Amino acid sequence: MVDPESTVVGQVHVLPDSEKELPAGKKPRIEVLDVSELEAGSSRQYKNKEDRRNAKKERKRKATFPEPCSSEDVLWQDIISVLGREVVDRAIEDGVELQSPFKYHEEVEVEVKTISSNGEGIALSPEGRSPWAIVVPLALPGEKIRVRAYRQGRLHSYGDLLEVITPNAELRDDSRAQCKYFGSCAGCQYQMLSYDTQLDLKRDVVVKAYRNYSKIPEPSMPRILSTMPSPLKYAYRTKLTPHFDAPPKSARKGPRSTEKPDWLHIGFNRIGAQSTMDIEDCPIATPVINESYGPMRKDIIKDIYTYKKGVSLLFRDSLDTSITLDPDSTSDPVDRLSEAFNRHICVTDQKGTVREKVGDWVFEYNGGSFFQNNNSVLLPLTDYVRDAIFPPTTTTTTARPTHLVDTYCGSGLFAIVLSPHFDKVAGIELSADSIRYATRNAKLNNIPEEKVSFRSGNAGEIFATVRDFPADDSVVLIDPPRKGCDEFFIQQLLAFAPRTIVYVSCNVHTQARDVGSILRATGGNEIGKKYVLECVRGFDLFPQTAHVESVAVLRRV
Ligand SMILES: C[S@@+](CC[C@H](N)C(=O)[O-])C[C@H]1O[C@@H](n2cnc3c(N)ncnc32)[C@H](O)[C@@H]1O
Repeated sequence: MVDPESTVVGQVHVLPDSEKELPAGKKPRIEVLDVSELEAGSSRQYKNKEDRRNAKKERKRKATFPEPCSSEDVLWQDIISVLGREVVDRAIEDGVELQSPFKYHEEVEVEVKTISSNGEGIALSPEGRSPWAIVVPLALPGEKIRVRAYRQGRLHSYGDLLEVITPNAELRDDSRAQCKYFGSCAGCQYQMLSYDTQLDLKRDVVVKAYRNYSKIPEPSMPRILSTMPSPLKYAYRTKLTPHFDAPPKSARKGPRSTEKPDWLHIGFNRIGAQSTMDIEDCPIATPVINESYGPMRKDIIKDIYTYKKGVSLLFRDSLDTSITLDPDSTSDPVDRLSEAFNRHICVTDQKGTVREKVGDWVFEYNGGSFFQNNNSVLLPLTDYVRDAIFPPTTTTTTARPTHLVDTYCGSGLFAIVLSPHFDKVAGIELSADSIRYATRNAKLNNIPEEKVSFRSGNAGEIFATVRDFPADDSVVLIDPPRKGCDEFFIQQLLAFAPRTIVYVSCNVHTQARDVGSILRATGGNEIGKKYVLECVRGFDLFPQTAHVESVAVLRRV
């Protein structure tokens, strides 16, 4: 059972703060106004303090643009593109960019123009109203819909989808959805679409990300390749983190029943709301997770009044760990574990060991640490990275890179799977726990100690420790958290100047920004002189959702 006294946290909560923050340091495209200057220079008379406070708030709201590359900024770029840059600039110049043409909760019929990179439909205000976008989850391009406008931002409101008046019959088939909560739960955006359409949409996200954030001129951009599918479209998620709130004070005082109280919801966020909705099972999660989740829900309901804080649960699909592995044994771990491979268990403890198999490689890691959440796609992903590093033109032994630097290496996924192709591999990772497991994983998989080394630390520090790696024969793999790489890392990378850089990312927007920086910095003023961006390809790690992973390959020229 869950320890009621402690807040058991899942991935979202255990990420280091650095992972949650979005990158700072880049100026928004539209200049931010200095609020203090505005205030000092203002000659406006206010009726009272309240009036002054409101005016100040309004100015602040106007002056604050979203953090570059944040999901709000990604949406803002989509809104600019739907409304048109001129319309947006004019509205800002006229100071009307926060004046919605819709009243709160007004119902209106609109046509959806496009789908945002975050997976929502974007509709335009009807004729006769000032230009304005309405962001509507689950709505598809070309559809005529009835929405109820609510929260508003700069030149856009959010809308609840009340009715699809004219569906996009080519794209939408609601009977495809395999989850009864699809449409209410915020977890999935795309269950009504064919899988091919999902992959196409994800490719568009990659295209837009490079257009909006890389600043790479069109001629230097390679064609963005089609998105690599996930072998499993449902039942793929090896990690789930449903949550629930602690009993409110009023409920603690009143009579208690053994039934689930009305205020208790164990599950995921509701679309467009901060509230949690009850979800009893999740069809994108693996079977063993769903089998474990049901009984856990019952235990929580039984013991709910013992909880003092809200809890984020953890469920991780693991191969049987009751058969332990001796890392010093030299026999093949796959042979030693053949029985364990037949049985999956669910690990719910942050500190528990989770075991996964990727091809013929065995990985163990801490329940609370990072590991990719879709095992079915990991072999295609690592194979793709291998083939990108060793394209057919580098088949002669002299031309093949011999050294790999795996930065942000987690528990060693890329370093270990790619190790047979290199003479030496070095990995770095911030989490000491993950590094302990990476070192153990290298041993479990019988990789000689002198070949692979892991250290814990800030990614940029690795370059000082691999001075003996010949840059001309080295590959640097980058797989940072969502915020991407910091300037220190990029400077160290450029000083090291490896022959090949493979950048894997769960946030294609920060990837595009960083790849653009790498190309510009190395070419002086002439973009793309020293590295070329050879290819970019999306990978679908999260079918039925709008998320896309992206792999970019850069080669020194
Ligand atoms: C997207 S995960 C990739 C992990 C690994 N490559 C894998 O595929 O399993 C990013 C990793 O970067 C680590 N990390 C975050 N900030 C870091 C930093 N400044 N330096 C090194 N590692 C960092 C996180 O702990 C996390 O394990």
